[in-house]
Amino acid sequence: MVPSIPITDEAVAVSIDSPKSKSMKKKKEKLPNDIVSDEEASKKKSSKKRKKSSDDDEEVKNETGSEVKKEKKKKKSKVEDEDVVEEVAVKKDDPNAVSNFRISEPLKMKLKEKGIEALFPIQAMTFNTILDGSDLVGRARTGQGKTLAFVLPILESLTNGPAKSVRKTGYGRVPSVIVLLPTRELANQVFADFEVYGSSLGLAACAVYGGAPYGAQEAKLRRGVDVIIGTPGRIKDHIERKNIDLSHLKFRVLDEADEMLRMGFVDDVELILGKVQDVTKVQTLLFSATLPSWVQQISMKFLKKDKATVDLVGNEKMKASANVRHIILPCNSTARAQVIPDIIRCYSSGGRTIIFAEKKESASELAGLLPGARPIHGDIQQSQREITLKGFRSGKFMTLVATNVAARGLDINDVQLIIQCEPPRDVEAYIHRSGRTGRAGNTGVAVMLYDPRRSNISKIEREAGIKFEHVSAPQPDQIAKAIGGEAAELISDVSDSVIPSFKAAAEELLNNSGLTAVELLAKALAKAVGYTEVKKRSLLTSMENYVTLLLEGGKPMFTPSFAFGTLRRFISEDKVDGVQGLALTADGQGAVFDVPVKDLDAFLAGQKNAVNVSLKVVTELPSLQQREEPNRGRFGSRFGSGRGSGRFNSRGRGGGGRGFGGGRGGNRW
Ligand SMILES: Nc1ncnc2c1ncn2[C@@H]1O[C@H](COP(=O)(O)OP(=O)(O)OP(=O)(O)O)[C@@H](O)[C@H]1O
Repeated sequence: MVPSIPITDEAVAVSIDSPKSKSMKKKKEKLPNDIVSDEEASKKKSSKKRKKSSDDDEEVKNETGSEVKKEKKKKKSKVEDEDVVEEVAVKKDDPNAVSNFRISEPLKMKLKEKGIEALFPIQAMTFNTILDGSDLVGRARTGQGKTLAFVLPILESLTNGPAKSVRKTGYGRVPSVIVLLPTRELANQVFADFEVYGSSLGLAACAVYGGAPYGAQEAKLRRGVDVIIGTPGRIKDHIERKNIDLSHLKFRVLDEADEMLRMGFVDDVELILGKVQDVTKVQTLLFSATLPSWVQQISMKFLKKDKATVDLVGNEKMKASANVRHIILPCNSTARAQVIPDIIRCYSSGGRTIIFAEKKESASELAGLLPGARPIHGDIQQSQREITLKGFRSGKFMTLVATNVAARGLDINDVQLIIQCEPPRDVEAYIHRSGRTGRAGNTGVAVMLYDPRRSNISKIEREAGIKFEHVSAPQPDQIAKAIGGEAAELISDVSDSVIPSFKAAAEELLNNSGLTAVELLAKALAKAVGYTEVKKRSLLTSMENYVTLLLEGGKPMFTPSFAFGTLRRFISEDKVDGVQGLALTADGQGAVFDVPVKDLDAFLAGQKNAVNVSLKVVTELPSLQQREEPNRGRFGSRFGSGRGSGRFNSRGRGGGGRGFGGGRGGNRW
């Protein structure tokens, strides 16, 4: 069964300025959105409790023989029957049950086939408004079903609602719906929904996007389609080539509108929207998880004045998915490839992982370094991108390394873990990337790697309304705990038939190794899951064979240069040169940094030569000072991706340059 998504009252803002607003508000009252009521939850709980205590009783009786077993079976099936009755009652009572909406039979059947019995809040709260003809701005967090929120009422409107009488039909018909979205992958995904649900009503859809040949798209458009889904550039081309005629359009949909602007599609979007001559005959819908101010401007320009707004995020602090654990982990660029496999081991629960890199080259490079990972980005041919996504969806491989091409809207089953190699350039990107997990009521984990010296984490926290969990790179014990079970299972799965053949070798090993049987088995377990050694990592840069030290000087430490100066008083220059990732502590009293394990003794011994200086190994990273990022251009600050951003090297100078996060901008996707 599909889990429900509870939402709070404060999160819901519905404004309908249209003359119809009264009747709609009435309808809304019939559709309360808190899908699981307290009553329902407690019913379920007590049913579970009842079942459990009944089972417990049975366990005791079971010892007395088969009579009791029969009794148990009878009782158990009675309890199960009760559960079924209760469940049916619950479904009937659910105000968001599909049966409570003006959805025609074939569509209902299709939804049922897909396991959808009730609408999600954003769908329930917008369905009637759209079907009754309003323009609408819809906002809900990632993974909460915004796609069907426009697909379902549009399909109903075209076949049974207001748009039915004016819709063109037959061979060569011109489209009734145009959906604009930022990426080709998203176009394919939304197309798939229109195709699945639309075909049950006899409607045809077509996806058009760049990177794919024109011929097939043109042929389909010439035959006539009801719905066109595509990226702005290619849609504009088709309009100019007279392959698309918008004269009978009934719906314009902008999905992930803010990303379209960011990708430079703003002129194309405006041109396409502007092609509609009589806007009074067209309904315009705009959906997104984030609504930066320019999207609001577009909505003012292209949506009717009496548009409705359904905002399930509103002024709620939490803008990112609430079903996701948001974690940050300090790590520098050189350690990434070694740390990421362990992060996957510890946090992916065996599901799929998407890793986000800022640049195409780093996505390819990282995919090459990680076993079983594949890259996807804008420099990869469209046909290959489709093959890659298909393989990832079908479980052929479990790790995808992507640029933002995969950040928006992509809905892939069982993505348990998102890893961001560095903080993204803006908060919206963080929200959308982390939203590739924790979808449709499921949970997930988003781990963001960052360089404490360069990243302004508190800005993301503030603007996305989240509180990051701070963790350090997985350490040997944690890794062993995470995969020990998997290793044991692998060994247990080996047939007993191997024992006679390998017994002699095992005995010889036991006798000659000087290890106990348990110690040898521990080694075998590690090897079974691909580890021949598990190295400790430093806390600050996540580097192997490095250790993290805390320096305190008995007085405030205002700058990294000051910290380096203090170190130079008692440590030789060549050793200070080996210091990595120095960052000041949040209390301003000290600095932490990583040194090679081989130099540890020299550092600890050196402090004896300095008055009032203490140097110690830390096992937990203290809170660190955040660096403030200057505001960069139109979208505000670009976290950790900028030039000359105060990177401190062992000379204590702001260095800028390459390395973690690389340089600025360029062609990112
Ligand atoms: N009523 C429903 N019941 C069960 N599952 C649903 C329902 N509606 C949508 N889903 C499923 O929820 C998942 C997320 O939906 P969708 O991709 O539309 O989310 P979204 O809000 O557009 O997310 P994003 O902002 O990330 O694009 C999809 O797998 C979809 O099939």
